[in-house]
Amino acid sequence: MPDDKYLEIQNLDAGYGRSQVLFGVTMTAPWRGGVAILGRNGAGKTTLMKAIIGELPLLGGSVTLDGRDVGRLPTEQRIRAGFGYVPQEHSVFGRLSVRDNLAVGALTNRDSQAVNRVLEIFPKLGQRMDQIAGTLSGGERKMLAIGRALLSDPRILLLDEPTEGVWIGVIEEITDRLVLLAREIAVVIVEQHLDLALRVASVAYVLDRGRVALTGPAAQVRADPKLMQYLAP
Ligand SMILES: Nc1ncnc2c1ncn2[C@@H]1O[C@H](COP(=O)(O)OP(=O)(O)OP(=O)(O)O)[C@@H](O)[C@H]1O
Repeated sequence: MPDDKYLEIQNLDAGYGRSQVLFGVTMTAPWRGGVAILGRNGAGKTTLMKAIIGELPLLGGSVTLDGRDVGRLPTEQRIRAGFGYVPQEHSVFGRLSVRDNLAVGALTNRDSQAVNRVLEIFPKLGQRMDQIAGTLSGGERKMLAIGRALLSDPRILLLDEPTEGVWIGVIEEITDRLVLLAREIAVVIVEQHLDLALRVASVAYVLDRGRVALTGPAAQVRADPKLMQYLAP
């Protein structure tokens, strides 16, 4: 497996029942570094995340991680194979404290320092350990969601709009952490904020009506005159 194809998705078709949303999506993610998935609302970004992680069955094509075909495995087994996933919504237990959210996330991790490492990445969580997660700010909740996903020691982290509903000052903080994470592992990020996505990512894919309309190095995609046409509502 070449390092630049740690994750390899080929000709992926997916959708909901009879309504097909993704058509022949082909993309790769390297062993480390950021990959941005861009596109206007409804382009299919969340659907792609769900198909990669196994929340939606593939209608066609393949998902290969580290040379292993994982496209038909249940989600838990994909997590064990190396994926971490931060969905757009409902990614923390709202009635549990921060401490208990992290403890649940750490159940499968034998390393007793795993939670401490998350607290080093997001020190704010350390100051909120006894707070009920449902009462955290949007940004703190996202930090907790990312922290929980990191507790399974993923080699590749899928993030679906990690800054949605987050105050602008905290967006910077979360982005800084994602930039650092992308030096260690693969980070695939769905993001509406173009600048932020392209700060984390060195490669970008732009979806348009369920197909890859544009792809290439992030700087090249950003400079492409067609980009705005695919992002405009
Ligand atoms: N549970 C569902 N059942 C049927 N169709 C769905 C379902 N979820 C999404 N869709 C449809 O799939 C298409 C792609 O939606 P998706 O959520 O993947 O887009 P997106 O690019 O993530 O958009 P957004 O930025 O709004 O989250 C849309 O037409 C949407 O209506």
